[in-house]
Amino acid sequence: MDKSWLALMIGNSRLHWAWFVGDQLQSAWDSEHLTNSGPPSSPNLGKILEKASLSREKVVRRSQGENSDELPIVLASVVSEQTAIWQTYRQLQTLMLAQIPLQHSYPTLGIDRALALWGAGEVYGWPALVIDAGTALTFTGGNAERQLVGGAILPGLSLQVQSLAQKTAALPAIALPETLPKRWANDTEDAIASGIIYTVLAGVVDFVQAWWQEFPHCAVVITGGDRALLHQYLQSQHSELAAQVTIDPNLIFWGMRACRAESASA
Ligand SMILES: Nc1ncnc2c1ncn2[C@@H]1O[C@H](COP(=O)(O)OP(=O)(O)O)[C@@H](O)[C@H]1O
Ligand SMILES: CC(C)(COP(=O)(O)O)[C@@H](O)C(=O)NCCC(=O)O
Ligand SMILES: [K+]
Repeated sequence: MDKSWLALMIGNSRLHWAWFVGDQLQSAWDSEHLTNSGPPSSPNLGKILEKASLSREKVVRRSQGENSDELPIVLASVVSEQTAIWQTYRQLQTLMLAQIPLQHSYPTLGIDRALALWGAGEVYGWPALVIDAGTALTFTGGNAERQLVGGAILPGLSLQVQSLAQKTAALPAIALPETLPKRWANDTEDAIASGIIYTVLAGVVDFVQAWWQEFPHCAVVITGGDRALLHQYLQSQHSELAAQVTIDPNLIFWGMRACRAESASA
């Protein structure tokens, strides 16, 4: 009987969770960063599952033979303060960049980027390009030899909104529109939306086209919290390109599943 395990990716905005039974993803959800006030204690599994509307009983029952109180958690993180909170959890397996079989990576590459690329390559085939529309917006590409080609990092959509609001006197923190706004805006909110969205779109299109020049017909996958928004904008302006781009919220989890299997069989 396959065992249950939890995948936890700690991003800069929040925690990303998945419950697996063996290789099968059962459900995925997000939760807030934890605050470590008070005495250190082991994070409470019941509370974790409650956030996902899962009962511990259901999760444990789903994989019979599980007698442990604590499910294994496979953790990867790009936020070291948050990682520290989990060190008291008994059944923790922390993935490090060196354990990801991606070749030609550099020591400070974000493990979320390495895992998402690995997941994309394993599921959709190599070469692969990942666009992660998270706190930061990142491009991460790998070739047919499963080597990192490279990538790029810029502030994500919300971070661009927030940084304008924080560093200027007159600009408000807008909510990004769900549909593509008009380019030539006539008020402040629309002007911020236009500026951020059209320049990000131009950048995304340019990176994707440059990638396809080197790796024609290769898989391009969008993930991250703003994936649907970004894809929606892309569809409105570049429908042909958008049709060739896959949306997958679980790339990092596919990467964790693959790396967990490799490290277990090694
Ligand atoms: N419920 C939500 N909470 C936080 N961010 C959200 C939520 N829904 C959508 N987002 C968007 O997702 C972005 C963060 O992406 P995500 O991939 O979750 O971040 P990270 O992996 O960096 O923690 C935010 O900047 C925001 O625009
Ligand atoms: C670029 C990132 C901040 C993205 O993090 P995220 O938006 O997913 O929270 C993260 O992958 C990171 O800290 N990277 C280290 C630098 C690098 O990848 O080169
Ligand atoms: K991200």
